[in-house]
Amino acid sequence: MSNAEISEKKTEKVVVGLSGGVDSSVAAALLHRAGYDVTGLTLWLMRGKGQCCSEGMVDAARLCEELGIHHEIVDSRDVFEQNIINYLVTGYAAGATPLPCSRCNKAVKFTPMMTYAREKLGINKIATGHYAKLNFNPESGRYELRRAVDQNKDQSYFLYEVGQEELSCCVFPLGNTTKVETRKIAAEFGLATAEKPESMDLCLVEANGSMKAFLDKYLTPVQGKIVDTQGNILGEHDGTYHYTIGQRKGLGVAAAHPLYVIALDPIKNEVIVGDRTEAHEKECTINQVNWVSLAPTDVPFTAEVQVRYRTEPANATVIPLEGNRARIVFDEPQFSITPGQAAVFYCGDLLLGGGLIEAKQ
Ligand SMILES: Nc1ncnc2c1ncn2[C@@H]1O[C@H](COP(=O)(O)OP(=O)(O)OP(=O)(O)O)[C@@H](O)[C@H]1O
Repeated sequence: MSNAEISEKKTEKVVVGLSGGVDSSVAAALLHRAGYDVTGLTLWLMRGKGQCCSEGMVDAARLCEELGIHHEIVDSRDVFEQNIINYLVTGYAAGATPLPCSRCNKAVKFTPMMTYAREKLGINKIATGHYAKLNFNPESGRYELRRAVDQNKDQSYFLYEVGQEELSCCVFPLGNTTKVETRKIAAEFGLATAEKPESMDLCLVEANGSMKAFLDKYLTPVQGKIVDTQGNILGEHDGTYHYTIGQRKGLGVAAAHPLYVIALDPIKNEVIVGDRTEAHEKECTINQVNWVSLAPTDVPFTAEVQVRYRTEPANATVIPLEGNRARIVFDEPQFSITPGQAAVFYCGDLLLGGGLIEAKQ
């Protein structure tokens, strides 16, 4: 959303999701300066210390004081536990590497924020500091998501699960702003969050020290074998859920050439490793497909498909299947296609839709 667009919407009420970080602070400050009637809303997500815990709430409250706007805190710890903690723990235990952020956006942030804003505050607009662009396409009748101008900060991948109803209420004031500009704007506004360091990791990792430490609170690691595709035993692992597809470091296996995790078998309690070529797949299936800019279709189409947040999208054919599933056939084999991660389809910067990668049958 451009600043010109923001200023057209003066006097409208908007609820801004505030994490206590610089991005949502600037989103709120820009909307406030443009004349919006802004309410800050912080979801209390986790017990403990960190950005999504008490620290974030205090920083968000301070921002609201600085801007002179109303602030609400909603205790969402149970929602987070049910939708994210349980989801991660069961997914890792089953040999997947679940992606928490897109699920959190849908189930913990956007839908609950929209409902709270409407039902408790009588407000129909919500804004966040996500780096993504949003527009309505009158021809297709759909709300379209696009990659942010700042390609390095682009968070559209994590928004593919958000529904059309939620998107119809959303404003993303930072879609056309680079992170460098955001920090500059924060400094111009004199916000205390201007110098706040970038969170480098998942909130759960930040709060627990590491993903391993988080998972070890819920799962009991059972030692097992690291094997190659022929079943040769190469070493020992300390619990399949400590590993992910494509992982090379930390295997503790000496070999003539680099070895990568190519599969996890929690039933046999095995980590299967292979060389880099074996860590490539040409096809995968996905489920829980959510259509964003593209209306639901059963007709195959070509797209650029991104299989991890930080991987380059690759050309592929998406073949929709019954039951909200799809098969993706890549033009070239792709490295580390990982069950539990999202495959998100783009056409240029337009996010068409996406789904969750299933385990190989
Ligand atoms: N606990 C929360 N309560 C309300 N909104 C939140 C919360 N956490 C995140 N958000 C919203 O989601 C956006 C994206 O959050 P995320 O943590 O992915 O990114 P970020 O770049 O670290 O953002 P920020 O700098 O605002 O913390 C935030 O800018 C904010 O608007």
